[in-house]
Formats: sequence, structure tokens, C-alpha cells
Amino acid sequence: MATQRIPVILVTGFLGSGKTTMLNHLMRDSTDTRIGVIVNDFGSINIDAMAVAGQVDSMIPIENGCLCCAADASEMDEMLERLTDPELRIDVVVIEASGLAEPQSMIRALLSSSNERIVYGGLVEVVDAAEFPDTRVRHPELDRHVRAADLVVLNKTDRVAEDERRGLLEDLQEIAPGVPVVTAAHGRVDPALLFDHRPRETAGEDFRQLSFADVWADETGGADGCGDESHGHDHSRHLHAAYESVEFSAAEPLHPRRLMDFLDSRPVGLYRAKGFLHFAGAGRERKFGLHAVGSYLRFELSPWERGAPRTTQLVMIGTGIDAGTLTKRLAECVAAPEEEIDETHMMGVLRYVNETG
Ligand SMILES: Nc1nc2c(ncn2[C@@H]2O[C@H](COP(=O)(O)OP(=O)(O)OP(=O)(O)O)[C@@H](O)[C@H]2O)c(=O)[nH]1
Repeated sequence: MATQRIPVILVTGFLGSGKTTMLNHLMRDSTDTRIGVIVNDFGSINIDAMAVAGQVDSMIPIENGCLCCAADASEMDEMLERLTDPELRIDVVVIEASGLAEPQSMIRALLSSSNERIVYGGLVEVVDAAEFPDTRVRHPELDRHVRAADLVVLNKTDRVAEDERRGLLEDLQEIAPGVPVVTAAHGRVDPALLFDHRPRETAGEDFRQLSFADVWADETGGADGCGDESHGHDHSRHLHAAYESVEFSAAEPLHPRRLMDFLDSRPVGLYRAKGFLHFAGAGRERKFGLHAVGSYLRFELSPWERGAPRTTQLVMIGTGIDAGTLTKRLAECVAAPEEEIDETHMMGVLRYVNETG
């Protein structure tokens, strides 16, 4: 008899490429599908989980680390066990990996899962059209990630000119011949590309017949860059081996001008910053979502949740960043109670407010 198994889809992509944005779009656009989500944040404050919460049928956040390493098969199994509890009636599970995860390690963990209620549903790699050429130079291993994908989403096409977009499509075809690529702005892809609107009858058949050999095989010589002694991996080749995260929280509101000074002179190694800001003065009534990716900076405004504490929570991710200096500089952005802060102090911030966000 055919078994009805729940597809598990992996969403990977470098820091800030738009994974959470796409996930939120998918959830908004798939009201007839019950989606369970596992969100893996690299830092210890769950910014991504906060951005996804409320839209999803069930979610398990995993913070501080990279699922590709944290998840040996049994750990991954435990999380999937919870999400695939028949009582939750989940149709599809989406795992949003951290921006530094190794896709192939995650595929391997999924394929070796002993959970009989799931089936590997494929890998979606989100590519940041604006940043990819530079990021690829710094991290040639991204090519391997693209090759592991079943679908590549070339996101942020609104940030590149038409000829750049065409050039990127050609590059992606060269890197991963035959892997389908869809272009998107703000992660708006058709959910049907990722999952059926109703649960599929798999009859034991995988979405894509990936074998262990596929997962291990790679043009770079067979390794996926992951693996401890016990299964022959070398974690030092993982993207996240070179990155570190620094968290900052403050209960007291920030001075908007000092915060902008900090952001304008952020160290080059600080590639990604995200979180929520609580400003003193004219901006105090709104929650400012902060997103920095490379040189890109945006604030997304939203109301503070009723009854929720107004605080600042930030995660910064980069290479060669000095935690002590960053924390000290941010602490200096906290406004003193006697400081007068008016609209003019907010002007630097408002230049980066996302009108569509
Ligand atoms: N202009 C533009 N901005 C985008 C697009 N997609 C996402 N963004 C913005 O890019 C920033 C990062 O997006 P996220 O969805 O948080 O990226 P992510 O891949 O989940 O980030 P990490 O989890 O930190 O790796 C946010 O400010 C988004 O609003 C897009 O297509 N165009």
C-alpha cells in the first residue's frame, strides 16, 4: 500500500540571500498547505525564528550553530519526529538552514534519517543576485552548493540590471548545468515549484533519486567539506568555520545618530547584521528591523507587539570581527536618559527605511 510521506525541503543560500523572505512568502501564499518549519540561526538570538513566527503551522528554532554540523542523524531525526507527529497534520516540512550551512551535509543527514514519515523533498538554493559574484570569489565553495541544488532561486533580481541578470543566469548554468533556475524579487516564487499543494503519494519514491553516492560525490574530490573523524569529514572546510557571530541586546533605547555612525563605519569583515532596534526619541513608537548584507542596509518598520518588551536585539556575523570592540561600540549607542533626541536625529535612519517592507 502506498505510504503518504511528508516531503522535507531544504532551503539553503549564503548569508542574507533571502531565505527567510522567501519562506515568509511561501507561507503567505500557501494557505491550503500546512507547513512545518525548522529555522536554524547561526547566532544565539533567534532573529529568523522571530521573523517567521506567527505565519507558520509549527516551527522549531535551532540557534547558535549550524544545523549541518549540529545535526548528526539522530538530532535531525528528533526534530523531524516532533514536526511530523501525525497530530500536527503537517503537509510539508521546510528547513531553513543558516546562511553558512553545508547543503550536502544536511542532505546526508536527511537521507540517513530513520523517520519513516518523511521523504527528502529536494534542495532549494537561494542566490543573492547582487552579491553572488563577489561572494563567489571569497567562497568558491558556493559553486558546490549550487550544484547540490534541485532548484536555484536567483533572488534580488530587482537589485541588478537586465544584462547582469542574464550574465548571472549564464554563470549559474555553467556552474551547475541542468539545474533549473528561477528568478525572483523578494523571494516571490511560485510555491508549486517547491511543493504540491496537497500531500504527495510517494509510494516510497524520492522526489529526486538521490543516493548516498550522489551526496558524497563532488567534483572537488568526493568530500562535501563536512565530516568529523567518525565519518571522514573536515569541518574546517565549512563556510561557518571562518565566521563568527556576535550578539548584542539592550533594554535601554538607542541613540539613532550614534547607531548610524556605527553602521556607516562597520568593519568590512562584518558581512551580515540583523535584528530589531529600539530607538529613543521620535522613533520610539516603532520597531526597526535591521538588515545589513555586505554594503546593503535596510530598516523595516513594524509596530511593537502589544505587551512585548521594547528592546534591541542584534546578531552580527562576519569574519575577523572583534566581539569586544563591536559590543563596546554598540553599548556606546545606548542613549543616556537626559539626552534630547528629535526628528533630525532620525534622518540618517529614515534614509534606509524600506518603503515596501
Ligand atoms: N531588494 C531586495 N531585497 C531583498 C530581496 N529578498 C530579500 N531582501 C532583503 O534582504 C535582506 C535579507 O533577507 P533575509 O530573507 O533575511 O535573508 P536570509 O537569507 O534569511 O538571511 P540569513 O538567515 O541571515 O542568512 C532583508 O532586508 C530582505 O528584506 C529581494 O529580492 N530584493
